[in-house]
Amino acid sequence: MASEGRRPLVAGNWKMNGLRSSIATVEAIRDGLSPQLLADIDVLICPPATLVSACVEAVKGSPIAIGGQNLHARPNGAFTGSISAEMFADLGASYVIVGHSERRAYHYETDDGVHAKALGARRAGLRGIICVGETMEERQQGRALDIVRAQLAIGIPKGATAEDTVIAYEPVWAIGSGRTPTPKEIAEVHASLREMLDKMAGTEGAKIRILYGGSVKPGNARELMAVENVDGALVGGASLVAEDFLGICRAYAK
Ligand SMILES: O=C[C@H](O)COP(=O)(O)O
Repeated sequence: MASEGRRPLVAGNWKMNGLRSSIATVEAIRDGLSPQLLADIDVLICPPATLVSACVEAVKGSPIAIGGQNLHARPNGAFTGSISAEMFADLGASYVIVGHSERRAYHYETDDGVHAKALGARRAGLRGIICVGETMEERQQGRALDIVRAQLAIGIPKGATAEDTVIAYEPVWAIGSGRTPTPKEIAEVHASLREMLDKMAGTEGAKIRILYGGSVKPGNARELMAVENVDGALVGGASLVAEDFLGICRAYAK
């Protein structure tokens, strides 16, 4: 449940899925969102980099935002295969995901690397969605809060504001698994992150949104989004199907 004037954000992360024909999904999402709903929530789609430009074109004239899934921390240079924040901004993207657990696990991203990328996003005027989350082993060891707090403390740049930063809590074990933490477990983590943001950035910290991600579906969105300090969702699998993603957005319908 978003409060303190925080506007809910429902973000779709397509991961390594989607060809040019998938623009039809973006169009269906665009056409399925009512003006009333868009007056109350922000909606973001993060397709693979190959589709950012076409997606920006597809949502022109609508408030739907388009974002990248990862970036290189530097603005340019000899980094074959990498994409900078400036390049995403040049295409019309306004957000970029930073430090997703799949990047941490498969591309060895560290908290310091996440910090550098978040700075890169800010430099280019993008909002960085900084992801944190514990593994099942860490949760079972009772270390979930320590892990996410450490990831946030190192990852978030000094002076972060709601204009340049969003946080996403994604327990690694909930991603793509069909399992979610209980509302109580989510509330505990979000309260802890919220307290940190308040301490680190004062009144500005109170405005920074904290999303929940991990097996969010139309069937559980309402319950998950109602948890205290949950300011929206970062959606993977269900964002690939327009009706499912719309169903999650409609969890906010009045
Ligand atoms: O970025 C999105 C998350 O990894 C969640 O993925 P999922 O909704 O498929 O569990």
